[in-house]
This record gives sequence, structure tokens and C-alpha cells, in this order.
Amino acid sequence: MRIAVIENEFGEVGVDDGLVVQANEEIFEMNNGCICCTVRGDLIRILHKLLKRKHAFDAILIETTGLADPAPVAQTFFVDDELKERVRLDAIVTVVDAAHILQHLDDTQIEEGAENEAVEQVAFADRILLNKCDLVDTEQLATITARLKAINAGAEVIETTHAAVDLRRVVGIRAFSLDRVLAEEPDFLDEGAEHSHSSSVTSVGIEAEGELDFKKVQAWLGTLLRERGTDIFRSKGILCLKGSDHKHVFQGVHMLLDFGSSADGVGRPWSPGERRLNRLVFIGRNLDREALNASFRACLATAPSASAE
Ligand SMILES: Nc1nc2c(ncn2[C@@H]2O[C@H](COP(=O)(O)OP(=O)(O)OP(=O)(O)O)[C@@H](O)[C@H]2O)c(=O)[nH]1
Repeated sequence: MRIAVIENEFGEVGVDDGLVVQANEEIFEMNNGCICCTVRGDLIRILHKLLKRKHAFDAILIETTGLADPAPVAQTFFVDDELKERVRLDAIVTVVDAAHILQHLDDTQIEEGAENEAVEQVAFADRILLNKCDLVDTEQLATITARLKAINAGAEVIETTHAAVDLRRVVGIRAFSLDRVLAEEPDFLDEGAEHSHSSSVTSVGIEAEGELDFKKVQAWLGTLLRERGTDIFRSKGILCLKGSDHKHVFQGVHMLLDFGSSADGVGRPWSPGERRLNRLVFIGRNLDREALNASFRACLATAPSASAE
């Protein structure tokens, strides 16, 4: 299949484009804003551009941020005349993180009037990939499935690990039904409908040159996520490490932290002449920008060690 991917990252700093290994897919990144609020114009422009291509795509995949409300994105396909004619909203597929979903469905820190996007994303799904099944036991899996069904009885739930799924179960499935959505949300096509996000969830991006000391980075991120991982929902980054020509990567989801590098097939190595830039992003609640920047700088190989400060 030829699939165009439109990727909307929440962070101020895009990381995912730096991790694409094969260029068979074309990735269009949309940063600096939430796909469901400020960047709908961009989304429409990118879709129009794609439709002008000579070689047609079998599918267009729009990956919203984990914090987007799916309704306004879906609405795009019904309010723009050309899009209405030329593309069909096939399905809204929601990927659920089995290890963390319950704390987000039960989030008690969302301000009055703001939406719980986790609930919205489950409610709006035509299909749910219940992912990271390897991180929970059978009993937890049953509890989670019951919660998902209570929010959305109609969506098929497919259990996955590393989102491995037969593409035919998620693409070209004709699962989205406007009538069903309108029955549940009569103002779905109302372009002026308001939605508001929790304002305490923000992102901090760091983009800086310099070689890092891996031991310091490991200690920093390990401690940070252990202590603040409830509030730091997502963290990720591309790192330049002293003495290595490989691109190093970290992926954090709450307290879980993974390191990888292009040496073991994660992303691609630095190209000759490519500017070696560390790019990190933290998404979460009540983030302290200055403290994150200072602790990042303390990991530079040339920085004085913490004990010497
Ligand atoms: N154990 C386990 N880890 C997983 C699974 N799926 C993804 N991960 C890990 O979770 C981390 C985040 O993975 P992504 O797939 O980038 O997550 P995402 O939700 O798409 O994140 P965004 O970049 O915010 O869109 C990585 O470290 C993955 O290796 C899974 O099924 N099991």
C-alpha cells in the first residue's frame, strides 16, 4: 500500500521525522499547534497538496497528537467541499496504551470545562488497538477492556503488542459512520463548536548542539521520570553522545524509559555534514522549563559534574 502519513506532534520540537528509517512513506509534519485547534488550515492545505499528486495514495494516515480531540479533525472531511468529494473518512483508529490508560481515563486533575481527551479518543474510535498488552496481566486486560466497552461498545478492540496488526483490519475498513456520530453528537458538523484542552498540559522542547555524556543522561532521565513520571506523560529525544557517530534516541512514557540508537536499528545514523543537534521534548503537566534546560545542560560532556557544581 502507498500510505501518506500526516504527523502532528504536540511538542515545540519535532523528533519523529529524525527517526524515520525508510523513506518509502512521505511524512508531513505539523508542529506548533494542536491539529484540532489552530492547525486545521495546514491540514487542509497538506491534504489538497496530496490530492494534486500524480500517483495516487491508497490511504492517508493522520496521526494526531495524543492530546487531540478527534472530532474537529474528523469534521475537516465534511466541511471542505473538495475533500468531501475526493476522500472518504475511513475510520478513526485509537491506539490505547494498556499500561497507562486507566490513569488517564480516571484523571482527576482536568480543569472544570476542559475535556478528557483520552475519553474522547476512546469514545470516538471506530476501532481500538489495545496496545502494550505485554505490560499488563490478563486480569488487568479484562478490566481495561470492560472500561473501553463501557465508553464505546461499538468499536472492535484488537489486542496488540508494538501495534503489530494486519493492515487490513485498520485501513480500508469503511468503519466511520457520519449518521452514527450525528446521532450521538448532533453538533458534530458545527464548525464553531468549542472545545477546550487542559491548559496545564504543555510541552517543553530543547534544541541544542553539544555532545552529551551518556552516563549523565541516563542518570538525569532515570531520576526525572522516576520522580516526575506521573506528570510527564511523554518524553522523547534524539541525542548526540560524545565519541559516537550514531544517533541516540530515548523514548519515555510516564516512568518507562527506553534508550536505543541507530547502531541497533533505531532511526538512521547522522549523515555526513548533517548538523548534530540534540532535540528533546517533554509533554506533561506543570513542567519547569528552566529546570529541564539546566539539567539538560548539566549532561553535556563538557559540563562540570553535578558534584563539582
Ligand atoms: N513494552 C511495549 N512497549 C511498547 C509497545 N508499543 C510501543 N512501545 C514503546 O513505547 C514507546 C513509545 O512508542 P511510540 O510508538 O513512539 O509512541 P506514540 O504513542 O506513537 O508516541 P508519539 O511519539 O507521542 O506519537 C517506545 O519506547 C516504544 O518502544 C508495546 O506493545 N509494548
